[in-house]
Amino acid sequence: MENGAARTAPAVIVAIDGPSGTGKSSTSKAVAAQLGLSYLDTGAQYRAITWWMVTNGIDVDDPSAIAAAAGKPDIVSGTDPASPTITVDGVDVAGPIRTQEVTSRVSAVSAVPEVRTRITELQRAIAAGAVTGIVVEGRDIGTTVLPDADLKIFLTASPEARAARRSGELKDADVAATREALLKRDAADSTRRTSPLAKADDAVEVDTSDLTLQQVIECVVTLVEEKRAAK
Ligand SMILES: Nc1ncnc2c1ncn2[C@@H]1O[C@H](COP(=O)(O)OP(=O)(O)O)[C@@H](O)[C@H]1O
Ligand SMILES: Nc1ccn([C@H]2C[C@H](O)[C@@H](COP(=O)(O)OP(=O)(O)O)O2)c(=O)n1
Repeated sequence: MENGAARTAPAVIVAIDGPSGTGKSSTSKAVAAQLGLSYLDTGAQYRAITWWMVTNGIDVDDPSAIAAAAGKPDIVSGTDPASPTITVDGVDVAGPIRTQEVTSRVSAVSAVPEVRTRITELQRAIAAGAVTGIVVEGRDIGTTVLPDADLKIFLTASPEARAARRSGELKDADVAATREALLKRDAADSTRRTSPLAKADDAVEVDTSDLTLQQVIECVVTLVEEKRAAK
């Protein structure tokens, strides 16, 4: 160390993948906040481009129409874990991207290769600009977006646990219907040709079915700290 300057921790890149309801967003936000890292919700980006397609009357069952429009919307993500934001062409879409209308169409839109190329470029640019490091959560972060991440986590949980968590968020939601919708989206996301939902070979798998959110956060914080210490 020169001139007694304080040693700054090297930037650390953390990839957290897994299916819906396994705890990716809650865990990633808390870990990033605790460790002073940025946070990126890549599902919100795919939801945002889906919202734009629906709002602009693009037929989401027509991959060529989606591909032709994929470059049009300007999607901007705010990466402060205390208050993540998402805008499309300057409009705050944090609420509209969570509607059932968007949720039911996001797998079709995000399967289109032109959409993935566009969003993957955005994700890599955001990660490269994160000064202290970043926690990026999604489906293909460890396998495709950031294959050189310092730490890769793959969260899993039983369909029952995931459906119960999701129904708890949606007022009056039917657990059985929520479970079926989750499994349908998992199947679509896992079987698409371009960068499907998958565990990277070098990812640490954590089954969260019987863990509290706090236990999952502690587990991931410990793993990140170990990686940071070894850098
Ligand atoms: N280990 C856990 N135990 C119980 N509930 C959890 C756990 N992890 C997350 N949750 C809750 O489950 C819901 C879905 O979590 P979320 O982080 O949004 O999952 P994902 O991003 O993987 O879809 C949230 O309401 C969250 O508070
Ligand atoms: N890296 C990613 C992240 C999300 N997606 C797609 C597939 C997912 O079903 C949707 C929505 O993701 P999101 O993480 O918001 O979904 P949940 O919050 O888990 O319900 O986006 C993707 O294809 N690749």
